[in-house]
Amino acid sequence: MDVVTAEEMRALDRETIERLGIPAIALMENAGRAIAEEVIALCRRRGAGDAGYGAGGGSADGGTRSYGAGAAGSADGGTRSYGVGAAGGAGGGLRSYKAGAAGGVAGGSGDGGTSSYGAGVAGGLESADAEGRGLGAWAAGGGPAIQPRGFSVSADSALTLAAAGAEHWLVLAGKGNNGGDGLAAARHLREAGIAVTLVYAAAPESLAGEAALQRDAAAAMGIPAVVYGRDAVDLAACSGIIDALLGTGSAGAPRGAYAELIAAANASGNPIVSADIPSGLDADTGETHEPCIHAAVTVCLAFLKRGLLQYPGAGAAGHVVVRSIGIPAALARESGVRVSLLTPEVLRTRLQVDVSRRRSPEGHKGTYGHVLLAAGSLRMSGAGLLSARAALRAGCGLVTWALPDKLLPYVIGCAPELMLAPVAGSDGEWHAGTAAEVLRLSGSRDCVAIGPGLGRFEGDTEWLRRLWEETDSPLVIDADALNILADADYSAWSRRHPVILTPHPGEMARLAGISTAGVQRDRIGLALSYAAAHGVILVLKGAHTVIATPEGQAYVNITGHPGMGTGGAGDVLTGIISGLLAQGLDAAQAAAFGVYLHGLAGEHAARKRDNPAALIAGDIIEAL
Ligand SMILES: NC(=O)C1=CN([C@@H]2O[C@H](COP(=O)(O)OP(=O)(O)OC[C@H]3O[C@@H](n4cnc5c(N)ncnc54)[C@H](O)[C@@H]3O)[C@@H](O)[C@H]2O)[C@@H](O)CC1
Ligand SMILES: [K+]
Repeated sequence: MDVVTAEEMRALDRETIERLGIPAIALMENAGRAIAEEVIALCRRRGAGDAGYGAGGGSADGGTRSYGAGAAGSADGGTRSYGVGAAGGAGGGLRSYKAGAAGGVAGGSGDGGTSSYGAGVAGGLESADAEGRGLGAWAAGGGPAIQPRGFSVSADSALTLAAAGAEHWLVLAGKGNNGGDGLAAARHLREAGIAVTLVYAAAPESLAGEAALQRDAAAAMGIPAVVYGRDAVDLAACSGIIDALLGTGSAGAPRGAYAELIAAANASGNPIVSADIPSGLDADTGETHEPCIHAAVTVCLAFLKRGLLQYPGAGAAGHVVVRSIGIPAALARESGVRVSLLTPEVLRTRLQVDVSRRRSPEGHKGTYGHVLLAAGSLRMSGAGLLSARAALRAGCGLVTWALPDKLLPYVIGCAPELMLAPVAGSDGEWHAGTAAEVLRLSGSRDCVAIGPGLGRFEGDTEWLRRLWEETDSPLVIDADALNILADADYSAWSRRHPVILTPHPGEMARLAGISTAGVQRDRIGLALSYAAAHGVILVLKGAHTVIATPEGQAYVNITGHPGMGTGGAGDVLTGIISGLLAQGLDAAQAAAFGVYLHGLAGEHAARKRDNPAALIAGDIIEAL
């Protein structure tokens, strides 16, 4: 799934409208309908007692966020999945949708399940009346068929709600196209029998273009409207709010009426469904301005916006559902969009990774590669051990762990599968003279990983430079080795094989010479620019780890669990990536797949604990 900036989105809009000739109003109409469908889905979930999407945003599981699934329906209510929703049946666990069933039925039974839809398939026509009473009972009960053979009228199950009468939604409309999307949604909700009131942030006369057309259509349908600042508005007096104030055209912190409406919407306690992005969010960086909508659901239009994947924006967006609105998906790649969500499909198709990790029946330990790890010191021997064990669990054939010789007695037997290569350290620490030994050991290895628990030592810059320039296989650099790098000017160091850097935000800050807050401000942007400028694969760790390549591709990972914030989890990742490199994956493949697997293992490990706070790094290895 492609991830775009606001500017890329505008270019894709233009391309669709001007080159493909798809009218802008058609896109807006699709957007409005998609938003209305997601509002109705939320009402159904609420009716079914699913507390996961209540007011205040976010899912109920303490931080594992969810992104709506596609029509293929992998998501259901709370497990993570981003996806593109095809019209009429997308996302977010819409178990109740059976879009387009032949001869199908509509007419919300209100039970939120599929059971109500099967009955009428044998030629039953249902058209729900305003109270949501369908005629399905007739057909189900063997009553008279009410349509001639060979003729069927399909009502629209996605836009019906049995309990519509209990709902009253306010649509907060800005004066741009985002407002237009909200106005279109209002009409569809009205059609579904849901009471809607429009709340204009600016004088309705100031709307232009397609948004003005939507304004007129809503007025012609008699949808009540008030203007903020002119009329009394109580945002608490409703059952839900559509936030269509600001989208990708917003700039800076919300001003005036926009800011006041955002603050009032958040304070209302009502669930908020945001059109495209939460108003107040920077669509590119994920920064949240003051104020910013805290959405329960964000219906992202056409392509994921970078800001929805980057915290704190990702937190403000709640459950994100990506809905297609008529812009061809392939246009993103054709137009040079280079950031993708790291899904199994992206791993398979864009990165050509065999995600099944199949083993050859004829394979032996030599088939699966040999990692050399230079890591660990007396006070931090565990870091090396975790990396080494993780590399083995990632499936490589052999791991040699080079470590200061004084450590040997303490780690012997900790992991009998490992080969230990003591190098002449000084009192359990590394020293500059060990470079030659590590280089000798690296000779016939398939990859070299350096850093976990390494510590700093006199001459470490020259030590790292030698390994950087002279090792003859891909290199993974983590932890203290990153700090060595941060203190060096390595732009002139030569290198024939790929290098993967795996910094956490603090290490990244040192590498880039900026603050940690500066790193977090736009992780995707920074990862892309750093990787390109330094010719490395950059794995910027943290919630939604970003993997960027020197060629300008980036992947954003969404596997993982808040419980993984524990010492040693990064060492495990280094081991996994190294283990995959040794098996022959190229650097981008190993980095991306390694991050994905690491997160997945963390999720499995967290599930095994009564409380995920108890998760420790070793659990991640065991869950691989
Ligand atoms: N053809 C298109 O371009 C499509 C656009 N779509 C929607 O249109 C949105 C983008 O629309 P626009 O480019 O019109 O922009 P927006 O609707 O996001 O906002 C622009 C308006 O907000 C005002 N504004 C900007 N920053 C502000 C701030 N900080 N405080 C107060 N007011 C501010 C501007 O003066 C302008 O009137 C998308 O997010 C999406 O929802 C969709 O309808 C699909 C098609
Ligand atoms: K919005």
